[in-house]
Amino acid sequence: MTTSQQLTPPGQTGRFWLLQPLLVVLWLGSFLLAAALEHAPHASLWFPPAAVTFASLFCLGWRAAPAIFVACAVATYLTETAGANGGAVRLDVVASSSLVFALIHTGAYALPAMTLRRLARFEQAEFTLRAVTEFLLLGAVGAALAASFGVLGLQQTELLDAPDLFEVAAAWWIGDYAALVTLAPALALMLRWAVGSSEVRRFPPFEWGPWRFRRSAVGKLAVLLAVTLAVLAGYHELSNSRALLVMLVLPVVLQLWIVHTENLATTQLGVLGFSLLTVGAAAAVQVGDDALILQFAAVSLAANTYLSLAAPALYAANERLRDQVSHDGLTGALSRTCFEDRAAIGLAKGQRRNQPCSIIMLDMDRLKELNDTHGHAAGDIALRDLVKHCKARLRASDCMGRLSGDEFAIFLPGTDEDQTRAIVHDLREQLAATPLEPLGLTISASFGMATTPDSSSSLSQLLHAADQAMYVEKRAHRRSV
Ligand SMILES: Nc1nc2c(ncn2[C@@H]2O[C@H](COP(=O)(O)OP(=O)(O)OP(=O)(O)O)[C@@H](O)[C@H]2O)c(=O)[nH]1
Repeated sequence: MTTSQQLTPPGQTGRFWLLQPLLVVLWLGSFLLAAALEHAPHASLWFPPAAVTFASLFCLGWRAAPAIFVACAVATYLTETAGANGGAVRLDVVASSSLVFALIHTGAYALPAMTLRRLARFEQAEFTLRAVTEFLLLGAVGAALAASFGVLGLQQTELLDAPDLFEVAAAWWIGDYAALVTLAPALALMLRWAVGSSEVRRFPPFEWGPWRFRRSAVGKLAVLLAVTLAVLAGYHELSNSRALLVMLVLPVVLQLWIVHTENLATTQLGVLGFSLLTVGAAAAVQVGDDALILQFAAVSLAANTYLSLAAPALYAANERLRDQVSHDGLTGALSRTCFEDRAAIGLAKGQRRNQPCSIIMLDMDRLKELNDTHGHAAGDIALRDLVKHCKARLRASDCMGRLSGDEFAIFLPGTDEDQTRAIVHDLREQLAATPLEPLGLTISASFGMATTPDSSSSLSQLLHAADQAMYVEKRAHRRSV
């Protein structure tokens, strides 16, 4: 028994069973719609029952299986009756093909849906590239399994008699997949509402975020749908496949505009709207084999949308990594490498402009003693405090780096010797005047400074000179203890 089942209260279980007839109606309704939109045998522009099965298995788990089985059996019966053309319906064929179709269809979509269910959590997760790839790839695998085994199964049960099975399976696959990637997120959202959001796992591509619509969002959705309609109307006039392919780039680009400027709900509505509109319009226009172009556009619009939605999380992760590499985690000062890079660039710039640059080296006094008497945490507070005071005195163009344990360096572009001496003076006063919270102790540091005497000074020469000066002071401090 899974954790969610263990936690399900009795009233909730009743709600799951009440959902069964609703799922059957939803599945069959979308099946009849897909059948009406078939452009070749078993090839519909879009097969929404695939999305219903996938979304309901994801949201409800195996509890959705009875409704899907019943719906598959009824759909097989309807197909067989329609194929009999007034002749007798062979009940043995209907029974075996119902079972085969139900098993194949449910099994094919149970694999990706249950895998995503295992990966998903009950709380909202970050919209990552990984989650999007899982959805897109697992959806494609489910549709491929449903199409290939479906074709083989129907052939075995004499329900399918086509010369080229691969062609039928390919059309079946893309129809299932186009419906799954464009409709499953909206269906998963509907089921989450129906069942109660705390009962259903959450998966980033099925999230809709807050439903607040700005006027700009409505305007952009209207532009997307109007352009899509115009492209389809143009196709109706010209019946030109190449023009359709080229012009469908427009809705894909408009949708990316929505992704990057509007909220998640608007973005999801863009995918859903494009999917419903192309299917509806294509049925009226009779696109025939050009259905493939619309399917391609629907899949690429949805895939681009989800991959772009994952981009901000990727940027944030990169930013965090860059920050970890360039900054010292304890004090927030720059790492040694980053400090040296920035100081070298600043020094070269100062020398080109004939401006003085200075380096201050500082080393905290008696940190070991502080650690030994008050603990390592107190030493950490002292280091953080030291950097905080220094940064407060520095300009945005200055930079401070942690070179080793309690040794720091500050680079001051455009700063001469007198100005640097004044800064060191201020820092000493500041440290002496501000006791450490919560210990009430004051900290001090030994300082050394060096200023570019001429254009030939290198960063390492400056650092060395400042270091020497600091050690002179450090020795004096040690003697005075
Ligand atoms: N709390 C804390 N201590 C650190 C950290 N990094 C280094 N230390 C300690 O800082 C001390 C530095 O020792 P020393 O270089 O001898 O310096 P000091 O005790 O400040 O002595 P003087 O510089 O001569 O005044 C060592 O005991 C290190 O363990 C840190 O990140 N946090």
